[in-house]
Amino acid sequence: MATARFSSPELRKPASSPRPKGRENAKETLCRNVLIYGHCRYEDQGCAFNHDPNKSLQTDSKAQKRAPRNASWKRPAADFPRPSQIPPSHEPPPAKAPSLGPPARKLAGSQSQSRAPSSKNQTGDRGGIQSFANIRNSLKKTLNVDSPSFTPATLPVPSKTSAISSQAANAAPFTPRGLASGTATPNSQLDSQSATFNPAQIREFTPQNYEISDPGVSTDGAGSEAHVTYDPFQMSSVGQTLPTATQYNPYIDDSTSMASNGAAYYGASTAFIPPSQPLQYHLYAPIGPHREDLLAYQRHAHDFFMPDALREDLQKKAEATFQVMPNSQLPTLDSYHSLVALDTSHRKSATVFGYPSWVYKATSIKNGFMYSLRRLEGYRLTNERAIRSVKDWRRVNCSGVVSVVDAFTTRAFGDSSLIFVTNYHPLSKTLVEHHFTNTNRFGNRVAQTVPEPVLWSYIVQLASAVKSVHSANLAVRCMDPSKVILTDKGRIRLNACSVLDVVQFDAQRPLAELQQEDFIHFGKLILSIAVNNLAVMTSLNLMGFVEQLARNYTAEFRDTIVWLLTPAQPPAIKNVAELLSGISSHVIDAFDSSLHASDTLYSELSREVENGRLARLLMKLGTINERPEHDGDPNWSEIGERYVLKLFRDYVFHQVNAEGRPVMDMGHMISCLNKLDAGSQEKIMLTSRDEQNVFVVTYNEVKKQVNAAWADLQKPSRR
Ligand SMILES: Nc1ncnc2c1ncn2[C@@H]1O[C@H](COP(=O)(O)OP(=O)(O)OP(=O)(O)O)[C@@H](O)[C@H]1O
Repeated sequence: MATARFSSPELRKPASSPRPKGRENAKETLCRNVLIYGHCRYEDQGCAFNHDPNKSLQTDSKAQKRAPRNASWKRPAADFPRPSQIPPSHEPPPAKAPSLGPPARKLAGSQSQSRAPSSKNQTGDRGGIQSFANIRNSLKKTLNVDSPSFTPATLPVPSKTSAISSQAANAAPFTPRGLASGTATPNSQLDSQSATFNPAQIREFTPQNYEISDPGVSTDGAGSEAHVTYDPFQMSSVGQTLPTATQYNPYIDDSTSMASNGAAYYGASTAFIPPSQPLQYHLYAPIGPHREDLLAYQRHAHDFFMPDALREDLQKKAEATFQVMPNSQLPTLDSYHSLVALDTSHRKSATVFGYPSWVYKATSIKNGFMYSLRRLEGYRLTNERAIRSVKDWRRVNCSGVVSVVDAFTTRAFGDSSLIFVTNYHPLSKTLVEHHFTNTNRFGNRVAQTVPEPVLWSYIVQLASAVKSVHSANLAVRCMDPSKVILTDKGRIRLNACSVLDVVQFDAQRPLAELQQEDFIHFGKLILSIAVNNLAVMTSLNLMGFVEQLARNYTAEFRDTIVWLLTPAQPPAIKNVAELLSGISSHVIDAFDSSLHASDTLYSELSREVENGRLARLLMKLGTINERPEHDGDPNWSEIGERYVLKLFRDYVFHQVNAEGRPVMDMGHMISCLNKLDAGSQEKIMLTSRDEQNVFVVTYNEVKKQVNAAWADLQKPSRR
């Protein structure tokens, strides 16, 4: 049998290789013995194969003509003899080793050019093996038809690249998920090439290769400002982690680009397929500090809202700011109206300024902001230059000093009054109110020991304030505990600066003397709080009070107070820099706690930013849902996309449990609204109230419907 002649293990064809079927086909195929040995021993004994190479070429070229040009070419695994079986060929090596990157079709073309036999070879002038090489080249042409040779881009040796299995040849073109097509089906570009499987032609799935489908259009998440290009990830720190070629835009509507961007976000690994729902859909940035001791149901509210204490504090301050006295007898001034008295005690005291003073909150007629007005009752201005000195205080811009805005005289109160306008700090208290008014249940005053860290914090804050004032060539002059206000927990500010400059203008005391006196006032202020005795402010014998410090405070604290109270021996002078260097470790402590406080507030602020988005979304939904009529259509909110929004409202807010009780899960509501705002691809099922209809929609679709309805409301009326 003819097949018995191929029983040699080296020459046996694998089962998958095409075998000649019938004698006719066998006659068209060049005998392998001719191919290898130049002649066939069995030619005379009836070998069924062709022994004439020229005839083979003609026959094969005919076969080539018969073959449809676009026929899919499946390369048999062992169609060619292995390199070890082929005698060394003298054909020239490929001009250039194939490199990674360019598409394989091109690569194959260039290889076939470089491998094409020279005209010398074609004429067979080398005889013997040379002519055999020609035959082999011809045979290769026969089998190749028009197809490009397969060369995986990763393999540098062309001969090895031909060893692709027939299964691989049959494999469907690989389309990575999340590319521009967005589906698992091949895209059109690949379709045109699908006749030949060539993995090298498929672009590597790296984020750099794919860009956002429409980077020019992005929304801020709410979608109403679709024309606004807004990228919340413009921060340079994020830019460092993301690939520079692709800007990640989590707000983009297109889910497919979201997936590809998700890949960009997660890194350039081809093995990793990003989840279809990017986890960052709500875009919250949980910046610390975090509380660990919360129960599950508390967590959600905690994660989304600011702490109760802070909220309460801010709300109380807002309420105090907008408080008005409807039946107030207080007059309206030229530039200020709605005066509200801030003095809680009606005590008339002239100890600090030499005139009784009253403090009011008032609204500016010019800008509507609230200011604090300090009125000095019965003051007569004798020198215009005195009131102009207030202008110098406007230069002082320090967090430890209540800013001075203006000063003027008025007769609106029925007398000649001097008014100082300063910034208003709602719900502030004087240090007297805070530290000297503690009473027991019988109404008797109880002495309060203020912790030393609090006093160090006061010292650092006041030192900073004094430094600013002295650098502006001014002196504080007034550091009475009733004229230092506590505007927040542990935050103090010098109040009523500039008053004594005006009131005691005629005394014309030298600035250096006043500045040195500031240190003594400073020492008295802290000492009075430490020993909880206001008599310190007027006492001439301070050593008795200083000795009391040893009971509750450290020697360092006592030494600092003594330094402040001891006047410098002329010509030496004291300055704030000297004080600050002496208490540097406490300055660092104060700085650190201030940074902590700022971190905490920043973290709270970041949450509120996101809550602002939800509020905006709720406002949009509120204007759409249950709208009685729009543009003459009483059913506007019940039909079309608005009907879906109505069901969505039920889904978010009106859920009931198995017993029909309302579900008050705030986490569910917040999470739904966040997903809606971000246009998540997650699907939800909306059921009509009569339970007859069910809609399966994605949040992204609902978002589009909200935007469409909102746009409809914004359109000018058609009637
Ligand atoms: N800039 C300000 N912003 C807000 N509140 C202020 C401001 N300045 C003072 N206050 C508040 O006004 C009230 C009265 O302040 P004031 O300086 O008159 O203190 P006092 O204890 O009444 O002093 P005196 O006995 O000298 O009148 C205090 O509760 C104080 O906290």
